[in-house]
Amino acid sequence: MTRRIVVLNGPNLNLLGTREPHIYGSSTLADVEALCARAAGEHDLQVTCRQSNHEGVLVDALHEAAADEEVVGVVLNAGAYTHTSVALLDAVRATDLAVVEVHLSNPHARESFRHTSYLSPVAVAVIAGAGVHGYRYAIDLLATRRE
Ligand SMILES: O=C(O)[C@@H]1C=C(O)[C@@H](O)[C@H](O)C1
Repeated sequence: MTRRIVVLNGPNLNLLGTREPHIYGSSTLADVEALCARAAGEHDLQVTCRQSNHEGVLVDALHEAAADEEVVGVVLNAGAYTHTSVALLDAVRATDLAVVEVHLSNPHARESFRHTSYLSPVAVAVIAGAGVHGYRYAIDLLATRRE
């Protein structure tokens, strides 16, 4: 069985590299996904990366990850849906997925509406403000944690 980590990126993260680089950095989504593949490979894990601007697609991706016994966990940067999505919260709750919430920026140092995360209560960990390194930290955590 080839164990996998699923990396899900939400809305506007397809624009990484040109989207407010002073906040989100200059790495592109492709750079982030390549970093994730390298990090997973160091643990002999495969990685499946998906990005969507659509909440329901992200919900479906969580369901699919939960149904796949090869998936050891999910790295989720839900973007703005972090702050609004009961649907994503319910999807994580409805599964036994190990989800690590990741944010490139530190939402708590930004506008107040970003200080609330619907996902943090159901995440095994939250990594914010570490830029692209947060994705590696999340993968290292999921790869080494014991149930
Ligand atoms: O820092 C990040 O990766 C998160 C990404 C987004 O798109 C924002 O809506 C979040 O508020 C923060």
